[in-house]
Amino acid sequence: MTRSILRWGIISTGGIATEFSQDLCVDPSTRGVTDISHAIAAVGSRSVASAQKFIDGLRSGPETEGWSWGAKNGVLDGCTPHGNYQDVYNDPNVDVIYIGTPPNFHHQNAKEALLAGKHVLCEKPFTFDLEELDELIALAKSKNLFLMEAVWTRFHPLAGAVREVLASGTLGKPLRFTADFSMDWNLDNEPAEHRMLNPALGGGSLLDMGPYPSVWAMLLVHQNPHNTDRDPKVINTYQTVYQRTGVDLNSRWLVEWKGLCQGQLLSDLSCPGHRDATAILQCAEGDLVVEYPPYKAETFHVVPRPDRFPGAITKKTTYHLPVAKGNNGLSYEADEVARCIRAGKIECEKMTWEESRIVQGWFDVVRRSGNTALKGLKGTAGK
Ligand SMILES: NC(=O)C1=CN([C@@H]2O[C@H](COP(=O)(O)OP(=O)(O)OC[C@H]3O[C@@H](n4cnc5c(N)ncnc54)[C@H](OP(=O)(O)O)[C@@H]3O)[C@@H](O)[C@H]2O)C=CC1
Ligand SMILES: O=C1OC[C@@H](O)[C@H](O)[C@H]1O
Repeated sequence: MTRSILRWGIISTGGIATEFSQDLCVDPSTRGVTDISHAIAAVGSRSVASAQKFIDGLRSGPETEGWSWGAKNGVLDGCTPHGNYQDVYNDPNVDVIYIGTPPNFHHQNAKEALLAGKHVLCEKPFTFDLEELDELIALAKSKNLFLMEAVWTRFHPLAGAVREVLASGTLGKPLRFTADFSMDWNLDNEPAEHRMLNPALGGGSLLDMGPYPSVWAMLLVHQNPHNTDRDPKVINTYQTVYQRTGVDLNSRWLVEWKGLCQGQLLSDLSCPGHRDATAILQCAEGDLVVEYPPYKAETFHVVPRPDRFPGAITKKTTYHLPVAKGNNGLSYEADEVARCIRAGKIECEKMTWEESRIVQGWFDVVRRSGNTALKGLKGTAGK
């Protein structure tokens, strides 16, 4: 098969846009990929100087970094800096837009990109609320363009191994589930304008970190062969307000998959997560335990139940599946986007719109049930 090249336009020059772009610059063969490759055709920033600095940074990576390969192998050839985002959407050399702005801008950025006829990969959380997401999905359908939420975890080697264990049936029926993404941010030392603290930028633990307990809920419970509930609902919630800026310091929400089990999901900005267990699925024959961090988990275990309540699984098995060396872990989702677009798909089977909608709907319920400064905020759907 001939290698096809996907030409990316990068929107914003912040932290994750940098890591994503670095990964586009890594030699695909280092992760066993030979059918596709990536090019960065344009970068858009609120200032052209910042876009240029971003491109220069990618062109001058130290030899020791895997992504220094890109500059020497054409990934950045002809890459154009733009001093606004719209010029990237209109750039004829760009096939697909990567959006790495704060959550409150995702809808507007993705909408403008789709309207300009570009495919879209948008960072998590997909949008601010479900109304925004539904508008984007309708637009992608009407324009026959690819649209996906950038939940990178779903494309990591470990996610494939987890799916295989669940499909084997050895764990039996799920009994209960818990998943957590917590970090100790020491928020009092951060400026109130920081995107994690600023309600107007979609700050707080729920929207930024909530996607990760949710991805494990999707991979371990929702996609579990025993699950038949296609619309699991939030049945209880709690948020602690960070008084200085009004965002949520932590969020907790309980989800029910009717006829199967309940799941407890947690996000927290004031407590380090548990190293050995960031997600736990307890089942009739044994448990599946995923180690921290939930966004780039590389190790999980299948473990026996307590001796007093034995199941069919009698010995612990450990699975270690790291992302390829030299990779931040974001290449895998980029490869998937390239394959989907090459195949003419507008939706990815591993990250469906239906599952993004479920998770976005959970966030809406948690946010509207809490007392943070984001409680009554509406997204920009229809605007
Ligand atoms: N998949 C993952 O692992 C991760 C995903 N994320 C997600 O990515 C998104 C961005 O996070 P992150 O990269 O950490 O954020 P940063 O604050 O580092 O970067 C955000 C960028 O957005 C652009 N921007 C446009 N308007 C504004 C504005 N009013 N205020 C601030 N920035 C603005 C800026 O780029 P410019 O000036 O060039 O226009 C800025 O650099 C979030 O949705 C977050 O949840 C974050 C970290 C990891
Ligand atoms: O997506 C993410 O994963 C890693 C975290 O450090 C970051 O805050 C979050 O946005």
